[in-house]
Amino acid sequence: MALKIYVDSTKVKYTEDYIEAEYEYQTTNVLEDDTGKFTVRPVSTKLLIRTQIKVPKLGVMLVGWGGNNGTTITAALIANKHKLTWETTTGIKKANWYGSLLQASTVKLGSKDNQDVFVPMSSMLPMVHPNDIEIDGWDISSMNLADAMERAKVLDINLQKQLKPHMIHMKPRKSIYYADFIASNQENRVDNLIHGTKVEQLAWIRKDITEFKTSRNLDQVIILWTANTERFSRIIPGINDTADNLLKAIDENHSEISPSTVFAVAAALEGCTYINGSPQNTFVPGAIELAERQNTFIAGDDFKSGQTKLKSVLVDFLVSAGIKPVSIVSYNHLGNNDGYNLSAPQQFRSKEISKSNVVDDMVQSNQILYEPGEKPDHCVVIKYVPYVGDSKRAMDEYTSEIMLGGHNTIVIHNTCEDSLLASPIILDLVLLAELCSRITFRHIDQKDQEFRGFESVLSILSYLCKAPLVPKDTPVINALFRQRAAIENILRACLSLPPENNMLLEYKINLKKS
Ligand SMILES: NC(=O)c1ccc[n+]([C@@H]2O[C@H](COP(=O)([O-])OP(=O)(O)OC[C@H]3O[C@@H](n4cnc5c(N)ncnc54)[C@H](O)[C@@H]3O)[C@@H](O)[C@H]2O)c1
Ligand SMILES: O=P([O-])([O-])O[C@@H]1[C@@H](O)[C@H](O)[C@@H](O)[C@H](O)[C@@H]1O
Repeated sequence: MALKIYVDSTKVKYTEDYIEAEYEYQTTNVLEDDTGKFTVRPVSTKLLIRTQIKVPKLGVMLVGWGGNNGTTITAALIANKHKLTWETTTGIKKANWYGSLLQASTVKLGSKDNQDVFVPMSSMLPMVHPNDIEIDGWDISSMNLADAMERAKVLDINLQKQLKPHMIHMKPRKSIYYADFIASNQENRVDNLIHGTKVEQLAWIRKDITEFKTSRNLDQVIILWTANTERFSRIIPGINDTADNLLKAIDENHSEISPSTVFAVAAALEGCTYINGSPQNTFVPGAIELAERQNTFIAGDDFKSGQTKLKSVLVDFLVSAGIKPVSIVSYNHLGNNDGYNLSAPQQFRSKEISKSNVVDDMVQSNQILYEPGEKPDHCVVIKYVPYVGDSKRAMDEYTSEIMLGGHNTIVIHNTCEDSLLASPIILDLVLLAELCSRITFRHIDQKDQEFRGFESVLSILSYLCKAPLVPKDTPVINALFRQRAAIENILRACLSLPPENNMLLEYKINLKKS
């Protein structure tokens, strides 16, 4: 694969197979004494970071393939691959990947002639190209993808007409359905089921994965849940608390094991990365332990697409400006099938939990504004209004305290197609997760040490998730630009480039004079 960026440094070595970067990772440890005085110790860890250059032939399997997100990401892959254009009342539109961090955002590489040089984020390291992704999936509804795209009512009709011949032959594989995990209003979609016990269903799904892998000659398969939001599973000692108990509970057909957890188990046993795009606690402790034991990646939860994404910017801005948000009221209504499912209390509760913790890290970061344990009031409401379809309306009111008893109230109204926000996020999740599988690390001076990959729980994907899953004892970061900086700076580290510090000192002091 031709590299788009070459680093001219003794710290970076290019071999036929790898980019090897020497990197000094600098952090600070803090001690606080009884008087509240801080002692800060800089810590430096010298790493060798190895990125495999050859990208795999990648397959993606979506659970919930026939849903709004499933059909829209499939349509977007085809439309971009075939460079489709279509006529609308406002002119000709061209396929694009707007909304994708990797495909449509840039990072600053450096400067040239006193100008910043920006490059696509996707060009930093060798990455799978979206055109090369093979797609497949499961759905409890047997509708082919062309008809399901029409049912979703997301894309312009002139685009749908061109996509139809490509999608009509795509038929979701049979899936598993345990009625009490999703809303009962979903029942009339159900006509495409794998019958039998949980252990038989698990074996069936594993067979689907291997069949997809071998029939398309794939090197790697990533599985992503974009099916309906499930209710939370109860964590029951002896059932889903450890990997062995979870496998045993599946053997015993235990009723508290959700469909999404069965898929996560199948993925781990097949050596596949599994990503959860919905809010439910698919990753019960046993599922996390199993992924760790199998050395596979997991990531989630819940795509961070609209209202929550904005919240994770706005509250960060307010708190870091020294302004104190005291009340956040977030209401949204939508009329797609996701909204219909979320109109049931238990499924709404999963979403409410996922959407509610998103400001915690920002609030906790400022002990001038907030007492220990103090939080803003935070209310999340979702209503189902069929007429608006996929076009989600979100209304937010942020009330903050400003100086000397003043108040600052910001009100936002956002209208946006839900699935057009989520689909580029699906692409980013998959492509970043794949990239992570080719990056390994070791201490520079321990030559006999093996290279190790990222932890099983891929917290680098937090930017794309409302309720980031992180490894044990890891801080959860929700602030969007901290999350983005983590991705950007890790990509830079793989090329032995320092973190982007935005100091621009070269323009602020005149070193030539001194
Ligand atoms: N669109 C967004 O912006 C966004 C953001 C965050 C999270 N999400 C989550 O993504 C998920 C999908 O959203 P959507 O709009 O595509 O919903 P959707 O209802 O249109 O699609 C879900 C699909 O999953 C299928 N399904 C349900 N249970 C299944 C199972 N056990 N196995 C296989 N298929 C199953 C349904 O038949 C349906 O086709 C939802 O959980 C939603 O909350 C969406
Ligand atoms: O990303 P975001 O806009 O905060 O959250 C969205 C919710 O507000 C919406 O009701 C739901 O249907 C979507 O699946 C998504 O979770």
